[in-house]
Amino acid sequence: MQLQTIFVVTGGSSGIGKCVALEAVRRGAHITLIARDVKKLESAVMEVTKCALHPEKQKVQYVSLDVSKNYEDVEKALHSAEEELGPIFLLVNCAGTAICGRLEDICIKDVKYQMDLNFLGTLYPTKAVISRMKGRGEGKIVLVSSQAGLLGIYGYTVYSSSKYALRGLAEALHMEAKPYNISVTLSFPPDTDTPGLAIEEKTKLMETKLISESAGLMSPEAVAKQLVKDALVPATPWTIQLLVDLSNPVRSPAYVEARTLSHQHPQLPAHIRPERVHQPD
Ligand SMILES: NC(=O)C1=CN([C@@H]2O[C@H](COP(=O)(O)OP(=O)(O)OC[C@H]3O[C@@H](n4cnc5c(N)ncnc54)[C@H](OP(=O)(O)O)[C@@H]3O)[C@@H](O)[C@H]2O)C=CC1
Ligand SMILES: CCCCCCCCCCCCCCCC(=O)[C@@H](N)CO
Repeated sequence: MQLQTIFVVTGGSSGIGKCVALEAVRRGAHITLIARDVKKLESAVMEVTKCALHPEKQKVQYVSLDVSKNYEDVEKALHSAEEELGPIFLLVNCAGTAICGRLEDICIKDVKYQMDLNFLGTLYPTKAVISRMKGRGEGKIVLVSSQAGLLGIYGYTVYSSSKYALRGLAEALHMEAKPYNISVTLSFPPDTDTPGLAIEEKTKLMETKLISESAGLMSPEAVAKQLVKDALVPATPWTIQLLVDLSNPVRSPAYVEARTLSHQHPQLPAHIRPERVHQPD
């Protein structure tokens, strides 16, 4: 990656998102972190700045924003971030949450909260950057699903649904974006040791725990490293980044499915070449 590449990371103040930001500044990128809580954002900016490859040249900034509420606000924030730092090269959508429960037990407020955050909270920032990326003929978008987005898991009834939705979004968007030299990467981590997981553990059903444990636990650093690497050098035809704890002997069905799917996913017919809005400078 070249110095001065510009990243935006939603959910960048904690867990996987913060580790993605750390990984990116170590490679020389400028970063905008997006989340809601200003205190957490300020402390993440300090931590991330310290790891910069060229601290005097790299910019690390934050925007306090709820990515799930209002599309116009999200678009405005991302466009202002571009005016501050320059054109966004890579958008990583990490903001998300898991609220556990069987369908009959989960309240509708929690259903809507998860769908809004995990699905719309990824779609909104992605929609806000896509047309400018197409115009420049360059860009990368990462969506963070979960292994529960490859396999419906007991007690993750709503969470799994929200993460499956991201897969539909990624596959369709990939076809729209590829002719414009924009890659779409979809990440499927197993349980990852983050503040979000610690909160989720408090309400997680025993059945969910038993199934999840079979896929192992990863560090957010390892997930972020793989995520950034795969986003920058995408495999063909579109990258499925399936993270499995290799020290765990279980070879999950999810692993097999992901490999098959990556070979089956159709590509846009070669003769279709939508024209670029304008050529990059
Ligand atoms: N940890 C795990 O086991 C796994 C996690 N994932 C997925 O990875 C992603 C990151 O998870 P993880 O690192 O554990 O999460 P954390 O809970 O540790 O961090 C979540 C981040 O998202 C931000 N965020 C939450 N709600 C909003 C919102 N409405 N608008 C903007 N930002 C928001 C939080 O900041 P703030 O609250 O201040 O807004 C925080 O920065 C999620 O999508 C999760 O589903 C996938 C597989 C496994
Ligand atoms: C024949 C039966 C074999 C069973 C193997 C099953 C392996 C799949 C396990 C899926 C694990 C899901 C983890 C989701 C993590 C997550 O997204 C949350 N922690 C988010 O916070």
